[in-house]
Parts: sequence; C-alpha cells; structure tokens
Amino acid sequence: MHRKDQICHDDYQKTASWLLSQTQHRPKVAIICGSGLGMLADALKCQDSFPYSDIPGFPQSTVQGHASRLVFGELKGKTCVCMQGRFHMYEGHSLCKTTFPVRVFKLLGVETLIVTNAAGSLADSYQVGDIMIIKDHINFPGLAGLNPLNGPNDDKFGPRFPPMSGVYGKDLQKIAFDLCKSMDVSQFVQEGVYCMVGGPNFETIAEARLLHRLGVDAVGMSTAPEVVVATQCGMRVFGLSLITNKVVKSYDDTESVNHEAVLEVSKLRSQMLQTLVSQMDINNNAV
Ligand SMILES: O=P(O)(O)O[C@@H]1C[C@H](O)[C@@H](CO)O1
Ligand code: HPA
Repeated sequence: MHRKDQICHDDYQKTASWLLSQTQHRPKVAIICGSGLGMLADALKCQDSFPYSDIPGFPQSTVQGHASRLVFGELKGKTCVCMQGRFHMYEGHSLCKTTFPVRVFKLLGVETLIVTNAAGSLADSYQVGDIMIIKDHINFPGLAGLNPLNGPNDDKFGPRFPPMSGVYGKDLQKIAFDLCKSMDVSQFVQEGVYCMVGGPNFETIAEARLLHRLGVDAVGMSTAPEVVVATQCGMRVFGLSLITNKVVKSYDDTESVNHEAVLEVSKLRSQMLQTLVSQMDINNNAV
C-alpha cells in the first residue's frame, strides 16, 4: 500500500522509458546544475532537450536561475544528461520529488552523478568566487528525519541502510584537483564540507556560528538528498560548490545576502565551472 506522496518503481520507469523513446542518447553521466549554473549544459554537443513540463511525471522547478530543462548530449566523448534546474525541499516538493530525477537517471543507465550548487562560505579562508570540491556533507534535514529514503524501501534501488562514508569519490576529487592545476586555477579551488539546511531563509548569525563550530565550510539548500539517493543506488558522486557569498558570522557585519547576488556570482564563475566539468576525465579511474 503506497502513501499518496509515495513514488513507486513504475513511476520512475514510465519517465525513464518515455525519455529513452525520445532520444538516442544513452547517458552514463548526469549533471545537476545549481542556482545560476545552468550554462554548464551549453557545453553538451548534439543536444536533445526537454522542458520539464513535457516530461511525464517530472516535477517543475519554481526558482529563479533554474531553467527547467533536461538536456542530453556529448561531453568530451561521454554521453551526459544535464538538469538545468533542480528541485528544492523549500519549494514544497517532498524529498522523493526533489530526488525523482536521480532514480530516473539510474534507470537510464547513469553511473556517475555530478552535483553542483551555489553556497555560502563559513570557512574564513574562502573567497567569493572560489570553487569548493565537496569532500563530505552534513545533511541537516536528514539528521532530523527528513530523508528521501523514508518509507518502504524499494530494494531494486538499493539497501534499506546504505552506508554514507566516502560518498564523494576520492578518485574524482583527485582528477578535479589535477585538472585545476593544469588549468592554472588552483588558487580558486578549495576542498571542504558542504552542509544542507532547509532554507529558504538564509542563516541567522547564531546559526552561522553554529555551522562554523561544527566544521562546515559551505552551506546551501540542496544536494544532500540527491547524493543520498544516488549513493543508495550505487552511483559514483562528484560535487562542486560555487562560493557565492560569505555567510555573515558577526553582529558587527552590516552585509547581508540575497538570491540576486548569488545568481550574479554564479554568472561570473560559471565559465570556469563549465570548463572544469566538461574537461573532467570521468572514465579515468586511476587514483
Ligand atoms: O540549487 P542551489 O543549491 O544551487 O541553490 C542555492 C540555494 C538556494 O536554492 C539558492 C539561494 O540563493 O541558491
Ligand atoms: N546559505 C544557504 N544557502 C545558500 C547560501 C547561503 O549563504 N548562498 C547560496 N545558497
């Protein structure tokens, strides 16, 4: 018996089968574009693209800076599918809905998920415009019981209790670091812990201080649920945060953050991110 908001295997399969009937591309890599980072999809060659509103069963994105298109294409010899726009819990979607595409990607044959996001930095050494290679995450909603894996487990997608240690593959992180060196952009590249909060409000100063004490390097409102679902079904995961603002941690600081500023920084840095993602040799497994 399924709850009303529950999604069953057939629902994912229907969407996957529809997509497979509409495109010749058979992607092995999926990319989720964060706020203002949709132009990552522009690097794909031989594109087939579908507005989310045309895809049976697909949720709709309501956030400015998320174009709501699924783009298939070739990237450096790899077949990819790219989400120009993701779904956030704060939009009112259930977590099953926010992560719906990830399971559809699994059914399409995707093996590697690349997640990107815009995030605010807590780490003192980070600068606006830096790119953080995600080495781990803290899933605050997950710790509080808001988890996309809640409900009856579908064993076809993976185990009831999936381990989450080492989810961000070290091999892919090393490939990215080496690439940044060769692109001569290492000075903008950090490695750190991403924390998901529920949003949609930005953090209070007390919350920012708490996150800082916990060892969070960057905070955002997405990504962790997608990574949990991808990991459960056996995908390799690589994640990048673009630091769009410094989170205010001092009562003397008069600065404050807003979504427009986040999108502005995303625009400035999206080219570097696009080059990094498009040049990554995902198939190189050497550590
Ligand atoms: O989709 P992401 O995580 O990149 O979006 C971030 C978090 C909020 O949705 C928004 C705040 O500006 O950007
Ligand atoms: N906090 C939470 N989410 C964000 C931020 C932030 O400062 N910047 C971009 N997304």
